[in-house]
Amino acid sequence: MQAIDSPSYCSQDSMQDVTVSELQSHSPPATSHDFELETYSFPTQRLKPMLDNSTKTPLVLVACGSFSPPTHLHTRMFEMAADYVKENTEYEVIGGFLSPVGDAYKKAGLAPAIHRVQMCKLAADYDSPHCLPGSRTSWIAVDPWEALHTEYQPTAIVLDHFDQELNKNGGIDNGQGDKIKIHISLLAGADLIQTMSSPGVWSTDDLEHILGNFGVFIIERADIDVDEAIIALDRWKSNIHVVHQLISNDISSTKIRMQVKRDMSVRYLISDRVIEYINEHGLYRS
Ligand SMILES: Nc1ncnc2c1ncn2[C@@H]1O[C@H](COP(=O)(O)OP(=O)(O)OP(=O)(O)O)[C@@H](O)[C@H]1O
Ligand SMILES: O=C(O)c1ccc[n+]([C@@H]2O[C@H](COP(=O)([O-])O)[C@@H](O)[C@H]2O)c1
Repeated sequence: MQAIDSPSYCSQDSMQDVTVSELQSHSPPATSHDFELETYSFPTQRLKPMLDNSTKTPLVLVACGSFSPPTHLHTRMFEMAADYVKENTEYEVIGGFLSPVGDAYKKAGLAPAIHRVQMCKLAADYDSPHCLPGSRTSWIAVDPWEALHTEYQPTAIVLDHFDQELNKNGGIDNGQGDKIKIHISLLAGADLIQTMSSPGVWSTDDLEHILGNFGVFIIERADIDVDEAIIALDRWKSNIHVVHQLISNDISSTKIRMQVKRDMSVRYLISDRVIEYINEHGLYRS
């Protein structure tokens, strides 16, 4: 770990607030003051402060999931979506958030939320030595709000939370001194959109809210026919953007957990810092 002599490693305007204690030890304090809703504040530090192009609509991408552990594809999803947005839409991406699901989401094999939030921060380069003032080397932020709740937060509620936080002061400067409302969209893999057509998984009202008001950027995923997966969602098709993986990556957190359990290498599949964290905390071994 490199020497740190200021209270906040990347405290400059474009950076996330990472405390020295967080960096010196990756261990999340179990009864942490840092992991309580009472001390929560919405992480705005990695958002663009102003639109580059005042004719565009500002867009924030929100990826909901377990991230147990976060893989390179989870961070790469944002880059793929941003390329798609630039080429195919009238939006301008001004930020992206990973929102790890809370512990009430009882999926087998998941690490506790406090660890998943820490691993997402490491995956998003919160302690990167390249985190220079004013640079935007990583624009992906981690919002622990969803993970901090003991009750399950449906995705529609999570997206409402982002909408509220991002637009409570009118949105973003459009570059001409006026505030403009930020549009929020869900960012997800094709397996998630497939579940939206499976009866009983999502409430009809929530689907209407998510697909009708926010929309979704879907990353193509191996073995899933996206076109088929969205047939039943046809009435929202103008809000469903399919992003093809031009360089495909079939990684999944399940595969990573299995490799770790077998004591096999996961290097170059997930961030080295996440690997260190997994080893330090003995995650996914049993
Ligand atoms: N290889 C991939 N291709 C496309 N989308 C992906 C890929 N890996 C993850 N995603 C997407 O990332 C989001 C969050 O992922 P999640 O935490 O569920 O990862 P996962 O690898 O699918 O996890 P698990 O193996 O535990 O089910 C989901 O929308 C998921 O579809
Ligand atoms: O809100 C819902 O009804 C809903 C239904 C199914 C899945 N989700 C969300 O989708 C994500 C699925 O993550 P995962 O790891 O199970 O693929 C997770 O963030 C869930 O909260 C949400």
